[in-house]
Amino acid sequence: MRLSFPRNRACQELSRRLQIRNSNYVRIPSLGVAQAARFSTRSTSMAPKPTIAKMSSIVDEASGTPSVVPPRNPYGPNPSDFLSRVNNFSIIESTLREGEQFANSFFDTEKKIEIAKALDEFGVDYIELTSPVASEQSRRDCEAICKLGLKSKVLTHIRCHMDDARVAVETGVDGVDVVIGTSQYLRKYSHGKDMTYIINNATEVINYVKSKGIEVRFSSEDSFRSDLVDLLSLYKAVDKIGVNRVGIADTVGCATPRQVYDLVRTLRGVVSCDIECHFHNDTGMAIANAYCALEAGATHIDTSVLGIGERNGITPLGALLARMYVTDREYVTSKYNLKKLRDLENLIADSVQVQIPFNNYITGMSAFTHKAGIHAKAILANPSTYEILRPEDFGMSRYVHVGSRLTGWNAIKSRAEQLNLHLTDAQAKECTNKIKQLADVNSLAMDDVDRVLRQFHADLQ
Ligand SMILES: N[C@@H](CCCC[NH3+])C(=O)O
Ligand SMILES: [Zn+2]
Repeated sequence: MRLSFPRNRACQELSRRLQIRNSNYVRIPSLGVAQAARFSTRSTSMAPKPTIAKMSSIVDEASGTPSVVPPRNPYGPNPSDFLSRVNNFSIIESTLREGEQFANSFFDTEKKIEIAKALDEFGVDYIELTSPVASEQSRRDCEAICKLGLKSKVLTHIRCHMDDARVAVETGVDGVDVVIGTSQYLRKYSHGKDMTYIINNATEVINYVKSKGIEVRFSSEDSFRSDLVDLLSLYKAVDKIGVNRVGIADTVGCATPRQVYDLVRTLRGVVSCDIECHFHNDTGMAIANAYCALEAGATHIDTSVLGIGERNGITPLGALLARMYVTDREYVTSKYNLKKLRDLENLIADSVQVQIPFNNYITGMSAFTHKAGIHAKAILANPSTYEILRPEDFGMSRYVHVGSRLTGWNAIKSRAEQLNLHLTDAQAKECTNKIKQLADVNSLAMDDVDRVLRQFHADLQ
């Protein structure tokens, strides 16, 4: 545990250039929250070493406080629900397909290969690529990624059309994801086809892809604004001819978790193949919807790094894993290389020129920073008091903010101990009052706090 603010050399340099005295993360937002967040996101690995991880165990041992271990994970799988897949799911990582549809995205071949390798190293089950008929370069890139020999399976995403399917199967992919709009909106204003045409066409495409010995998924588009009877009949028909997965897509981000649960549970009773789900985030439901889909029995979830995609994107990879980690830590930590998440997100953020949000799941600047005195005290005794995710599992560090008017004496005493300055509880409280007085005027940087502590200690001698 680090008793400091998230800051780093880049951050200091930025402040120096902007002539801001001794930067800390409270001041930096005046330069733009996003900028501060971005630097701070990277800062954690470069931050000065002193940790208090050890200190918290000493506190525990010394006080003899028994650890609070809940008897069973209350957020874990319901053992009597045999259809739930919250502890057995696959990720279809679509940064190189849905993510390419993000307004700022442009990935050249080299970048696509770098991203594909990083996703593979992270351990995603599938990597989905832009349709090879989108452009000549897209087709060549798809072939190049297929030749990398990744552990993740490589998929490409096509319209439900024989012309697309013929090109897709020649690229060397492990599977083809077929999609067609089924809502009234898309049937009327997009492709203009009726349900009979859709079923016949889907049958032809699926049989063709299957004949090539690779996986095939059939997804409707705009599923939540499609007629339920139409949808279920379509899924039943494609399941019967042996599709590997059917897909549900909340293309406009309108679905609620309860609607998702109901549709997936119903579908689970209608098809025997796997069920993939794809959620847009227009109304902030994409993570909750993905979780509910798994609870209802979906087997595959589409994600993209940082959630990039059309409009404001889809379920972010990191967010889904944060959620699922709480549900089944063992499953998630053993399957995915969580310590690579930050590098993966930085790679995408750089590629599409966005900042990592300050409140991003896991890697955000403040994701593991504790500030109020009450929080800091408990965190120092046992991090589980105010953390459901263990930062170390994600290669992240925990911070305790010690330079604000909200800072408590326990945090100040811990900081003093890190500096090798012994204070009694009464002295720590007195010094904390001084710090609070100063912090009432200005937020303090770590150096300021240390200076006050050293002076206070020297005056005692
Ligand atoms: N981006 C499309 C594709 C859906 C396919 C599902 N994997 C949508 O949101 O509808
Ligand atoms: Zn989408």
